[in-house]
Amino acid sequence: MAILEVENLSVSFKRYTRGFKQVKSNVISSLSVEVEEGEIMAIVGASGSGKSLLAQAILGILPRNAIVSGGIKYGGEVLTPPRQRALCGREIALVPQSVNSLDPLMRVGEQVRTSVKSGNAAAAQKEVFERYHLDANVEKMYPFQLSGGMARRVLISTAMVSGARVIIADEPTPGLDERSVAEALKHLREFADSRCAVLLITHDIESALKIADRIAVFYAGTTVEISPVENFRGNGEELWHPFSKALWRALPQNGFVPIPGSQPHPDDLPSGCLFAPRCGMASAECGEALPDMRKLRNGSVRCIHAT
Ligand SMILES: Nc1ncnc2c1ncn2[C@@H]1O[C@H](COP(=O)(O)OP(=O)(O)OP(=O)(O)O)[C@@H](O)[C@H]1O
Ligand code: NI
Repeated sequence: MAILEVENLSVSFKRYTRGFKQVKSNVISSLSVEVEEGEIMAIVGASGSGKSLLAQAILGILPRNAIVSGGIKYGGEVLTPPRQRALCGREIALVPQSVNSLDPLMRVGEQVRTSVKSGNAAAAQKEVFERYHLDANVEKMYPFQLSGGMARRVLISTAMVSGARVIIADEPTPGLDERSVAEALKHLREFADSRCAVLLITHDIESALKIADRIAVFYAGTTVEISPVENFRGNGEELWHPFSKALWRALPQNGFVPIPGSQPHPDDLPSGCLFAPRCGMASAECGEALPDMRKLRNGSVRCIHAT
């Protein structure tokens, strides 16, 4: 069963240019993605493809001027703003992308303890600090006294002690040494295995492949493909979308084959398929409408030509 479902989500911003012309910035378009109980869904894609905004939309912490349509369900029920306020930090926890998300004026031990919603907060904080190799004296420190890696481990600790059923981890590992990366990923896997679920936003496809069940590939604010991890292998012949194939082949271990062109800016999206301007398979029909996601073998793809 899906614990968390995002259905046809679109997010845009309106802003005015210097000539007082209004521009609509479509940062997320017709996006659907879900995560099942026991599952890790990884989200990969270029910078600016809307990954963090998706996390913010789920938690109800988008900027106030965001225009949102579509639906989000948690446990089969619509996640209305009051439910978001009630559940965020309790049932759904975020590991934010920026270490600046820590409260600069609160000692980090206290920050972790306030995230514990039931049971003995002091014991839970002590235990999680040991698990993440944070010395007992770190508890009394303020965020500015932490190294980047320590701050990152504090953020992960905060989500881990919350008792949530869903963790949305937005780039949880930058700045961590190799051992800490491996441990953090292992803990996310164990967390999902205990009838919970993880949405793992990451640039690190290699790591995602080690622990995720499925991978959603983002491009210009929407999914172009959602496929099981086992499809990410070889030459990418089992990936269905041309961008997923290109992303896969651009990895260093797959020959670093670059993709010409760049992702369109949200102020100026092409009509129709968002990848068409860079796609070798594009035809006139691709420019007509944004293709729907459709099932293809063991995955789903947003491309009319994919077979
Ligand atoms: N408050 C905002 N107003 C207008 N545009 C915004 C706002 N916040 C983000 N954007 C734009 O939305 C797009 C998606 O941003 P987002 O932070 O979700 O990308 P991302 O995929 O998380 O990127 P990264 O991998 O670099 O973290 C970007 O083009 C960004 O400039
Ligand atoms: Ni981001």
